[in-house]
Amino acid sequence: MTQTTAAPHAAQLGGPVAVATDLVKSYGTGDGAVTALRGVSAVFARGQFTAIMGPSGSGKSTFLHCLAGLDTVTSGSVRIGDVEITGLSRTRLTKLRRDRLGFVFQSFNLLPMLTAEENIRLTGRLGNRRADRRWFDTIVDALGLRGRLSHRPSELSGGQQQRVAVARALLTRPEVLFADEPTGNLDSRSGAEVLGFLRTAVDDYRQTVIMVTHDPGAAAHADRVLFLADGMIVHELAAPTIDGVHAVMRRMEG
Ligand SMILES: Nc1ncnc2c1ncn2[C@@H]1O[C@H](COP(=O)(O)OP(=O)(O)OP(=O)(O)O)[C@@H](O)[C@H]1O
Repeated sequence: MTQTTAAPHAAQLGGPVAVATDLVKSYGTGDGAVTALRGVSAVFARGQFTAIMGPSGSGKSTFLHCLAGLDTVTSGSVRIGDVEITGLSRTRLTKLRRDRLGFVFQSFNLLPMLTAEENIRLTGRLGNRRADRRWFDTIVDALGLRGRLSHRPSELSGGQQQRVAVARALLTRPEVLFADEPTGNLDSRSGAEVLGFLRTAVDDYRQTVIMVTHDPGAAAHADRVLFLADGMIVHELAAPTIDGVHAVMRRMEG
């Protein structure tokens, strides 16, 4: 793997919050088997924003899903904080995901019959926690959702719906926020607002974000970019710029 210099604020980063070691993931058996990850290792520090990029089919979503306990691994290990998640029972994994992880997907995954506020509070309520009112107010105001709380998803723009999804994911102050193409369904302005808020969540609230994206502009919001090709990490770029990301992708394609 080639590597550039450390990110500018690396000294302020915390210890590892997620660690993947030698991840291998195969789908199917025999002639039809596909190996999506071929020994992927990576460390994610607390308070760091990482983007994962690579060509279609390179294993980005599989990597994110294995890290987040949404998919099982064939071999290797994933640690979230001090918990090795690869051997956990389904029940304990569900509880860990609910209590300690946040998720934002390309399709906003809001419940259509609930208002924005009810959608944001959903995870807390399912977990039987009382959401911290001040934290709720902080994220609602930072995301510009104050005037939209009583609206249902069908009454919100795509960008507003994704901001509701981000607020919902952050309400439990997750150890890691996983985002899979969070701007894939948004116009560039709405996408930039969501990415700007993810950046704020990292800088101001010390959240940890791991995001899969196809978009060099989105990746440039991150502290570093991991590039996957054919199920392996082939490059890491710190303090990415749009031009820098394009240059790596061109080299990978060439
Ligand atoms: N459930 C599955 N069953 C079989 N093969 C799968 C499954 N999920 C993914 N794969 C295969 O694993 C490989 C990696 O897929 P993955 O979706 O992780 O790639 P990706 O980089 O996220 O792609 P894209 O950018 O197109 O979303 C591909 O060859 C894909 O066809």
